[in-house]
Amino acid sequence: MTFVDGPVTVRVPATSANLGPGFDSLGLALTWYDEVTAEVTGSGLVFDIEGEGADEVPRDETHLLYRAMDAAFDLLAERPAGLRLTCRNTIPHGRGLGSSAAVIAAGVVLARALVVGGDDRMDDRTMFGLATDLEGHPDNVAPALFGGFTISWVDGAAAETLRLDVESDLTVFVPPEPVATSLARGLLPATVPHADASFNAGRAALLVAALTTAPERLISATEDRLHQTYRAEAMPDSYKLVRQLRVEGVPAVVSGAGPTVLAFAGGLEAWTPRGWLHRELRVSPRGADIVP
Ligand SMILES: Nc1ncnc2c1ncn2[C@@H]1O[C@H](COP(=O)(O)OP(=O)(O)OP(=O)(O)O)[C@@H](O)[C@H]1O
Ligand SMILES: N[C@@H](CCO)C(=O)O
Repeated sequence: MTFVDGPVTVRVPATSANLGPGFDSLGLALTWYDEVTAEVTGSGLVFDIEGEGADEVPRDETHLLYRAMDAAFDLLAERPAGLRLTCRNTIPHGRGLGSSAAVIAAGVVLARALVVGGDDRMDDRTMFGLATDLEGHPDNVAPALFGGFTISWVDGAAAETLRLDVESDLTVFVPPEPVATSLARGLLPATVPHADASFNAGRAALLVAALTTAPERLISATEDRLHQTYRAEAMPDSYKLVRQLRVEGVPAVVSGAGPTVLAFAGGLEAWTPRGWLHRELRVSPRGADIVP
């Protein structure tokens, strides 16, 4: 038998990338989850999608979940005759909360779990490399797959990550309208001043210490000169909220490519702009997990 009998379900966390100075490297898994179920069938591709993005995402081979599973089946050298895919989406799309990384992580984990002996044929590092190739950068897929706080980098063609356990009160402020990551990346300059690169290197190093042992340093540790200001024109209200919170001493950053604002603190509901969603979260110690 090549494939397991019956459905397999994975629960996968939202993630926040960059965290201020750690552009394309640092990421946190959040206690906010999508659930995706896959079952091998005799033929065809059937989607059942509810929740976030249900009216926008395709229901064919171009769906990101299918594309991730397809790439994983290629690596596993197995191909099911048909698939039934059920998505229970709660992570908002295009808001800087790692929705694309979540669905990619779910896809590669599900494909591996559906193949009998899949764990022996695709190790975690290979799975992470594949997910990074699909997403384009490793900072969201690492915490989506492994949970916790992740420091990721690309060494030649190989994606690498180091995972740490951290705890923090977190608040996300989610605006009603999305900003596509591709648009936000298009606003970044090709080169940056040496002084700004040096500034961010120091802050990113400090952030690792602040999140693990020195939380009183979080306000300095979350400063950034490499991406948020360049992207402000695409998300002026997010940029403004980050600045207002920081003036009050609250460590706040744009989450991922935005426009969500992430603060390393709770009890901030009064700061919620009209029409935005406010949610208090923690760091999820778990990444994409098979639901027993
Ligand atoms: N659950 C999903 N099912 C299908 N497609 C999805 C899903 N989640 C995200 N996508 C696709 O990814 C796009 C959003 O990806 P994008 O990289 O722009 O934002 P994000 O991943 O939500 O934020 P960020 O990468 O900044 O954290 C959606 O518009 C959709 O095309
Ligand atoms: N590092 C990425 C995260 C969003 O995918 C960016 O800021 O573009």
